Amino acid sequence: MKHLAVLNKYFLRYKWRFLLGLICTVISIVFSVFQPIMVRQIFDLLAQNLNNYHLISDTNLKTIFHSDFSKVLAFYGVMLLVFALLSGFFLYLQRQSLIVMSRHIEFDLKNEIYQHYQLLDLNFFKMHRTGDLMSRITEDVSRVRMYVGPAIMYATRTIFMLVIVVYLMIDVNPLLTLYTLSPLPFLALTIYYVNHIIHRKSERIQSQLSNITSIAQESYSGIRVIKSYVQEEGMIGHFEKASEDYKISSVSLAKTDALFQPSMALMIGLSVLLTIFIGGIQVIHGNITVGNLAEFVIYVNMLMFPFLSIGMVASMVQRAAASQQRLNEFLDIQPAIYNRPDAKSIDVKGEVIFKNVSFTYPHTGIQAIQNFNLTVKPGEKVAVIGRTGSGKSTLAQLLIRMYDPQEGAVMLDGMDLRTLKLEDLRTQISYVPQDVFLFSDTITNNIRFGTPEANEEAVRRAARQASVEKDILGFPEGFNTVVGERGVTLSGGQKQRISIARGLIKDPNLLVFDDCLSAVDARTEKEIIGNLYAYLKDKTAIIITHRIFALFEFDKIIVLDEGKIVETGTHDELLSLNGYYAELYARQQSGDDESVIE
Ligand SMILES: Nc1ncnc2c1ncn2[C@@H]1O[C@H](COP(=O)(O)OP(=O)(O)OP(=O)(O)O)[C@@H](O)[C@H]1O
Repeated sequence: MKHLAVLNKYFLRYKWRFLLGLICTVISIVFSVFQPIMVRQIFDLLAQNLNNYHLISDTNLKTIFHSDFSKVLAFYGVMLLVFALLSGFFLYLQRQSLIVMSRHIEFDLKNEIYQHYQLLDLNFFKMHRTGDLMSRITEDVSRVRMYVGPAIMYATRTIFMLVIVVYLMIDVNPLLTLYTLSPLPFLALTIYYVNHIIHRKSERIQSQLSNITSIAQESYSGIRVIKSYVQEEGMIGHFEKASEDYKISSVSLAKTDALFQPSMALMIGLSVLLTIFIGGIQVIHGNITVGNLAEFVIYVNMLMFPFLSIGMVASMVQRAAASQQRLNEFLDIQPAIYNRPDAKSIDVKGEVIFKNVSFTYPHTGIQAIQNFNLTVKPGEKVAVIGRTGSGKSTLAQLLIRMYDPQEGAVMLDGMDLRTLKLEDLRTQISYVPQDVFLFSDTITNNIRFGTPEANEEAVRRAARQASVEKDILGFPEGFNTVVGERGVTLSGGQKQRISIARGLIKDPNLLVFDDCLSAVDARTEKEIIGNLYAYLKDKTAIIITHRIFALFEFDKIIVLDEGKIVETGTHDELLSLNGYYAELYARQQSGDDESVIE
């Protein structure tokens, strides 16, 4: 329960709704207990007047008696209806207040979690599976909502109902009260256990369902591989197996469900029977009236649902506490990359210095950068070349402060990145990543993702600079074409160029391109490099690549291996070194590697 205490701040936030809900609960219960009281009065009235009726049944008074008695009964009938309507109305208001409050809390909680996700660093996302991250914002939150909504509502209704009804019952006959209430705690316990079983089975079904969904999803996205490797049969078998497991669990749950309802009805029936049996004896002994007996039967029925809900509420609270514990642990995680309280603003000029930088990925222990030193002056163009896994992308990640180095410092315009405002850093550096990601949105919105204020003209200019304008205008909807899952399928090269346009539109002084031309053909690559040459004139650019752009006059080319610089210089200097660069160049020249850009 202590894990749920953090939710009190929400109850406080919605205190008026909560209070209104509680008041409506009490009013609704008060109106509902008038009904058994009136039923008792009708029964007692009937019983008392039956004898009088027999005495006058042969006289003229009979008609008057009939007419008067019908009026009394009609009055009670109307009153019963009015009280039922009033009770129902306040029940409606109670649900409106408490359930609506729970939806507000659910909304706030989801936003709080999503905001926290946005604050966390890359390392967190590498360490957690997408499914886990999703289930926090969906399943955990909806379980917590069951606590702040239905559980609170049922619990308060149960408490008020118990207090009011049991008071009225004891007032009539304490012994009968004891007898009739005695089976109810067993009922609550049974519900609690059965609910647990149902919940366990539902959980299993849920995970089997998500397994089926992911198999289906993989089959759709990997349909080309499946067909070309003739694995349709295999995939069907795989799916059938998962479906079979799901069916077995669903049938088992249906059996439990089917038993649950009739067993409850049986237990409720037994309770009523016990009330009538013991109450009947009390009536014969003259301890209570027939009206009291009728009243009691209604009280027992009224208490049934509150007792049933004790079991339900207990398991709802238990599940909510487990989910809230997970949420609390998550919300307590502090991002490793954050703005210091004294973080400084910066107007980036473009000088970059890596000073004795060493970096090891925290969750894998892989040392990607070792004692690395590099100075890039404002306006310089630097190429970073190296084998796969040599640490090139890691350098880019360190420069945009996705990670902080364990040793040394990355300096921008003479200031350690850790002392600068993160948003300044990231809005003023354009980073075009190796793995392109486009949102399911129009091409225009994808290009101006980091600069929502950019106008159509700026979007077109960026697309032109990234040599993708012609391709875009070729689509029927042009720049309004929706890309992504439900939109147009773009080629790898088109996606890369849209991603480059997204970087160029920011018009920053410092750009980092991480191998972002790997999927475009040599001719387009040449065109982009031609455009970039003019665009990058006064800007600092770090271009990570595994191909040699002989066309591009770099101020400095560094060759990286195992996180260290092994060669450095201009194109000609590196050729004369006769090392990795010269070997790569020779290979490209001879055509072994067709990717030389000249
Ligand atoms: N997110 C990560 N978590 C853990 N280890 C990583 C991560 N990213 C890269 N590495 C490891 O760090 C080393 C350097 O990787 P990096 O991606 O920087 O190389 P790269 O030169 O850019 O390679 P490529 O040309 O294939 O993109 C590799 O050994 C890689 O396995």
